[in-house]
Amino acid sequence: MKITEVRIGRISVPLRVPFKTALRRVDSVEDVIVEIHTDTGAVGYGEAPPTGVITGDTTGAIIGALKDHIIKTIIGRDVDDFEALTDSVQKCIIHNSSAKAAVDMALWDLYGQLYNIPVYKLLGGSKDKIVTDITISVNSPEEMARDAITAINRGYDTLKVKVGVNPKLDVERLSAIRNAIGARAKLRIDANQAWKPQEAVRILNQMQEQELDIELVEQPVIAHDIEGLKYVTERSYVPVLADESVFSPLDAMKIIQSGAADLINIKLMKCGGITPALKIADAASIMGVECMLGCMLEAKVSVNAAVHVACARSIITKIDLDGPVLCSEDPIIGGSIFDEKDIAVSKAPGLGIKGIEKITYLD
Ligand SMILES: C[C@H](N)C(=O)N[C@@H](CCC(=O)O)C(=O)O
Ligand SMILES: [Mg+2]
Repeated sequence: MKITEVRIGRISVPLRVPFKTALRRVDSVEDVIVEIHTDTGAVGYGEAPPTGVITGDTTGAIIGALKDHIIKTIIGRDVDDFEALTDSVQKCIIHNSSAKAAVDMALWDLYGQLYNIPVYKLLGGSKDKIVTDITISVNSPEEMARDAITAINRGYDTLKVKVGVNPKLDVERLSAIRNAIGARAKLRIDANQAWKPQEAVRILNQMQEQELDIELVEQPVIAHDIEGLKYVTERSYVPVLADESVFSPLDAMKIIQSGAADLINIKLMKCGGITPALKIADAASIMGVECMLGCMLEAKVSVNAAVHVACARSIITKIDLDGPVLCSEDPIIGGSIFDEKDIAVSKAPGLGIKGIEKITYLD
């Protein structure tokens, strides 16, 4: 199976409601799509979101990395030369993890099609269903409590609550949500780097004193402050999950070895795709550190790829793959089935994506 052509396209999918975090507000998913065509007629699909505030990847940068570096590296090559092929995607340019992720997942899609097996099975997975949380955007405590009730009524049993905009309100936010929903859902929180280390410990311990029953806190402090992250981890009763502090497998190993966090959030867009995501999961597994499989504001092509990884590694015990259910429509044909919190992995060969409606090709 030889790679003959790589096409780049764009999709635009409005969100059901604005997505708001301490870092940004998003109203629609505006992602780059990659299609890798082969001489057998098989097509592999990938997707990359421009999450500039986290990955540094803009739409222009993703397209530039694809055109100027990655596509040149893979064109004409045999998909069966898989390890060398995926390795050269990672090595042909530094950073640019979202563009690499789109191409890496499209190659896994093709490799699964070549051997007529779904990717999660190719990876040794036996689980075929997972359950995701859903994000509650940061707003006033009253609005967040209303959004939490709406999420419960949609069937979610774990809510990922965004905090960190005017941190003085954060304990009140969680208190309003817990009062509104009682014990009907687990609450995990994500500060998206907004707190100072001491402030984080104070807020988390107040939440503990008020018995708000917080499952975990995601990225309490700024990404580069590993000492600050460790300070919070050592002093907080709430387990700390490193998100923006961990991009690569090496980052994950350093965080785990230094004890700077209790848990790791793996995202294909931070690490560069399925290949490095597996390395993080396996390193974490050796050290007995549980992982979350998360996503950015992504549609179903790339979140579907993450579902295959989550079904293949049991060290991934927490799922934050709510991109598709935050969208108001689904232009992707095939792939895993997203029925609110319940996700059933695609059993078609490869990743199972069959096509994309409303795609605008750049060529
Ligand atoms: C969408 C997911 N639930 C999520 O919150 N992901 C990120 C932020 C993604 C973004 O800004 O696109 C996270 O910080 O965990
Ligand atoms: Mg996060």
